Amino acid sequence: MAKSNIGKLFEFMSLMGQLKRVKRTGWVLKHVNEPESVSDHMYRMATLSFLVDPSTGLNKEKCIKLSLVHDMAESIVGDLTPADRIDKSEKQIREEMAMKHISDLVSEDLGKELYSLWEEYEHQTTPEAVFVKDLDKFEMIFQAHEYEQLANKPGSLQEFFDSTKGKFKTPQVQEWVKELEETRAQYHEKDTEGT
Ligand SMILES: Nc1nc2c(ncn2[C@H]2C[C@H](O)[C@@H](COP(=O)(O)O)O2)c(=O)[nH]1
Ligand SMILES: [Mn+2]
Repeated sequence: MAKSNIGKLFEFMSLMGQLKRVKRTGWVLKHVNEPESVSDHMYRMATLSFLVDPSTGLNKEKCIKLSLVHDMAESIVGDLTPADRIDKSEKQIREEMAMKHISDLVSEDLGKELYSLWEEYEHQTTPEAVFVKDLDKFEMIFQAHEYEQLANKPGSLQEFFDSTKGKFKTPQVQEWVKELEETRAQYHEKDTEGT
């Protein structure tokens, strides 16, 4: 018997709940205390989207939607990291299948919207997608800085800064990165003075 609509909607709602339980693997691998979830990460990206500079002409609402959809497939696939050594095409196939499943759980129109938002981000086909990919990396290094402070281990998450160095494409986020690196350096200096 075909799944009832309410059964499919509840499966969608449960998968969105799963995002609250999928821990971000990058932090788990570094033994961070109480690592954030995928939904924590996407939530902050969505709030950072409100800060988009209006002079860029970027569609803020689109950036918020892209932030909230870009890792939605991880509710099924999990959070794969560069360390997992799964090639990009395999990761893309797994996430594509997951997004097709998720899109099928909701109305045709909403399913098309969710899937096309995911494709837009995945293939970087709009300036909003490029900006949100910058937010993806920036949110990660900002979180790394916060974890270093919380654990009082300055520099312990340097690899997240190294792996994203030079990869930011939008001037607004490039400026944020520069300010964050200066703030982090001051924090290091204070720490070494205190030792
Ligand atoms: N240990 C590391 N993990 C990293 C690095 N760069 C990304 N990551 C992690 C962070 C997430 O858990 C995952 C991918 O995140 P997405 O938001 O792109 O799905 O990979 C790194 O340099 N070191
Ligand atoms: Mn992400």
